[in-house]
Formats: sequence, C-alpha cells, structure tokens
Amino acid sequence: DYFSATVHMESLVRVEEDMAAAVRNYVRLGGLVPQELHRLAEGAAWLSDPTQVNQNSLVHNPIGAYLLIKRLNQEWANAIKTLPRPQEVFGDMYNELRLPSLADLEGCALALMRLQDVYNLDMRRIIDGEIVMQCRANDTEACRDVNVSEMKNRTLPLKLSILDVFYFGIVAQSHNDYYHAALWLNQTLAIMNANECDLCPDKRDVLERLADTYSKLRNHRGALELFSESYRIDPTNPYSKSRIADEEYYANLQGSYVWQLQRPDDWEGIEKYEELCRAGVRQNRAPRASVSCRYFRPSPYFYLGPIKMEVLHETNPVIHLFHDIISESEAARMREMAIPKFQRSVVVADDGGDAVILNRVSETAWHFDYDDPVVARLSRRVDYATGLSTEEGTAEAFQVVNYGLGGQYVPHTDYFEGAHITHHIHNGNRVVTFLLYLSDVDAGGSTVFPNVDIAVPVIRNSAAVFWSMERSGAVVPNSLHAGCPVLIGSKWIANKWIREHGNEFRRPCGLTPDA
Ligand SMILES: O=C(O)CCC(=O)C(=O)O
Ligand SMILES: [Fe+2]
Repeated sequence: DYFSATVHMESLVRVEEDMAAAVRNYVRLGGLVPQELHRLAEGAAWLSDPTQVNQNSLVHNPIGAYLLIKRLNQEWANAIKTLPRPQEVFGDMYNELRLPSLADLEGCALALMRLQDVYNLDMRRIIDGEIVMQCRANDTEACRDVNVSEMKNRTLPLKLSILDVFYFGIVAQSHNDYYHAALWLNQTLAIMNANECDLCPDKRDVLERLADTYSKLRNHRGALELFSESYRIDPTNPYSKSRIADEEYYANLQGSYVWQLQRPDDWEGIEKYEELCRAGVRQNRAPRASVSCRYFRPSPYFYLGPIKMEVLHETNPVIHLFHDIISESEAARMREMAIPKFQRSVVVADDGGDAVILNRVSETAWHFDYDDPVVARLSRRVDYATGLSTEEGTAEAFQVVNYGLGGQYVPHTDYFEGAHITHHIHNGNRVVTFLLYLSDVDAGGSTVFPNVDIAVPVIRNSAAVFWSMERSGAVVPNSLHAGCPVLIGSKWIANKWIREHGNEFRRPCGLTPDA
C-alpha cells in the first residue's frame, strides 16, 4: 500500500510528474492524446516547475494526498485505459507503472476521518481544502485553535468536490462507521439542498444511504423522514417504500426520544490521548513546560560536546529529551537505508504473533549494527548516553519507522506483559526506549504520555528517552505512551530498545526495592 508510509506517497508525486512530462512530450512531437489526458498532464505541469513549492508538501497534507491518490487511481487510470497503445505515449515507464489501488484511496479517506476526530477538524474547512483544528471545551490552555494549513503558508488548490464528500460517507458506511457516515452523508445532502453543486450525486442514493445510516444509529425518526423524501422523489422505488413502514414502527416505539449524533467511545482513555495530541500540535514552536534543562555528560564521550538535555518528567517515568543527539547526515542515512527494507508495521497480537491493524499505520525497517557504520556508531552513542550496553543480545536493532497518512500508534507500553512475555523476553524485558526523531513534522505526531500529561514534540535529530523499568526490575505502567497521528508532514523515528540481560551490572538494583 502507498498510504501506509508518507515516503511511498512522495514517490507517487514523481509518478504523476513523469507521466505528465511523457504526455506533454508526446504532444509536442505531434502526437494526439484524448482531451482528458491532456488536461491531467497540463494540471500537473507545476510539479516540474522548480520555482514552485516543495513537491513533497503535496502529500504531506492529508487532503493533498487524497486528491493525488484519487487522480492517479481514477482519472489517470481511466484516461490511460482509453489509449490503444499506451507504450507509445509512456514508453518503458508504462510497464513499471504501479498506480495506487482502491485500498489506498479508502486508506486516505479513513485517515482523514481519523484526523478529523483527533484534532477536531472543521469539516466545512476540510472541504475548502484547509486543515483547521478546533480545541474542545475541556482542553487545557496548551491547546489553541489553529489553521494548520496556514502555518506553512501553503497555497495548494485542495478543494474537495461534493463527490468526494459523498465518497467519504460511503467509505465510512462500508466500514460500519456510522458516525462518520452520518457526518459526511449529511454534509453531502446539505450541499445539495443549498444547490451548491453542478455535478451532484444521485439524490435518492444519498437519501437512502443517510437513512440506512440513521437507522443503524437508532435515529428512526430521521430515517423515516429521509426514506419518505426518497419515496416522494421516486414512488416506484420499492426499497424506500418497504423501509418506511419499519422506521415508522420503531420511531413510534421511541416516542418523544430526542436523538443526537454521538461519537462512539472507541476505547478507554481515548479522550486524554486526543487532548494531549491537540495540545502537542504547536509544541515544537511554543515554549514547553519542562522541569529543567542542562548539559549532561553521562560518559567521557560527551565531555567536549555535552548532551543538551531537557528534563520533561523527573520520575515514574523518567522522560528526557536529548537535543541534537545525531547529525543531519546520520538521520538521512538511517532514513535512506530504511526505504528498500520497509514492511507494513505490525503490533504484537495477543497470541504473541504479529498483527496489522489500523491503530498503527506505518512502515518499519530494522537496522543492525553490522548493516552500516552509521548504525553501529549510533548504537554506541546510545550506550554512552544511557550507560547501558547496546550489544547484540542486550538491545534490539534500530527500528526505523515512517508513518503514513494520519499515521499513529495508539497508547501502549514498550515493556512486555501478560501473554506477550513468553514470546518476547528471551533477553529480558525492555528497560529503556531511545526514540530518535529522524525528521520534523509540520503539525501533529507528538509522542504523548497520557498518565503524566506530557506531549513530547517531534524535533528532528533529538531523542526522547524514557524508562519502562525501575532498577528493582518493576515495570513502570506510567510509561504508557503513544504516537499521535501526523496531521501534516512525514514523521520518521528510530527506536532502540535496551533489554535487561547483559545490563545487570550496568544498572544494578539499589538497596531498597524502590531505589
Ligand atoms: O512515534 C512515536 O512517537 C511513538 C512510537 C512508539 O511508541 C513505538 O514505536 O513504540
Ligand atoms: Fe512505544
């Protein structure tokens, strides 16, 4: 899939650019192409203009990413299908062309809806191509309403059409997500009723989908009205007719019950998680409430260049932010090496196996010390900075992750517990996490600790270092943390997890259990 890592989406920008260039070249040499293909090629001309905004920013914005995937999956694909000999226009690239799939398009739509929830995005503004976060009533002061698309003064034309709005409703409905289906189908209907569309979807289809959705949400009165309206439009339609009686029956049973659209509570703690994610949106700009900042010399290696350490939380868990702990070129090398190795991220399933779930949309690669001198050098630096051994058998390889569209990692602890222990702790449990940020993001993507109210901003070349175990060997449940969905940008991290075994003497227990 393309949507599961932003770096894959970036490659799609190049695909569109190359296709457009091929078409323009073909036309310049006197070739004839269908009008639609011509339009697409001209529309993408700005991609080859070096004075234009950074190409990648197109897919760093979730609306831009959706529109690109849609152009490639629908418009380009259909236009190419009308060509009798596409190789004539596209040459060799035609055989290697891998356009995004419908699953990618759906992935984009679902990602946008997840972002809509977490960051409480204004739906009307999404349709106008703008990402506007609204704080919720109970949010702390750390949250401020912000037009995120303005933060990098982008002027990309990202308007959605009513067909896109309708499509989001359909995708939500087909995933049994009736909450978002109600929002987007209702919006579709509102636009149609205000006569704001030239190319409208079939009204009966919209009415019936929204009615079905309302029925699922037990808004039977609403469903009844919509089925009735659909029936008035087309009295020969047996479906609406058959549903009217049912809905009427249930609406009467409900009596004077007043229905309200409510977001389902997905899981315990989701509110706190999302609040911290919103608070984190502007954090890499605003000053943070850190406990203290100091120069830190944990080993002779850092005598001349001490670590610039920000203490974000002093204990239970200890959370430090090490600034400029790697160089720009080291980060670039780590990213570059990961791309050919990428695999869709998994989480540990209850049976100890791997599971691919929407709760972790990203791609993962592992870098071992023997893979590259830069990897070995960074492993050693983690040893010097933490005081713990990172040798094979005492620490895991570097896990490099690039998040995808709306990519997040919901709250979890890095130490293993319960059934997972038997499968995963041959080298002891995870003691400390050294989380390197290999990139910035424009907005979103903070690492948050819901139990202690901390949002760590994504600051390139820095590392969040937090401890999952006490010296006594007790795990630290408050180390629960999450990676917030990326709102705009491409987030890269590299994790190094250090294990107990081999570190017994480097971090011995104290004289009392809580030492
Ligand atoms: O991406 C983040 O900020 C957190 C990642 C994380 O917790 C993990 O990979 O275990
Ligand atoms: Fe984690």
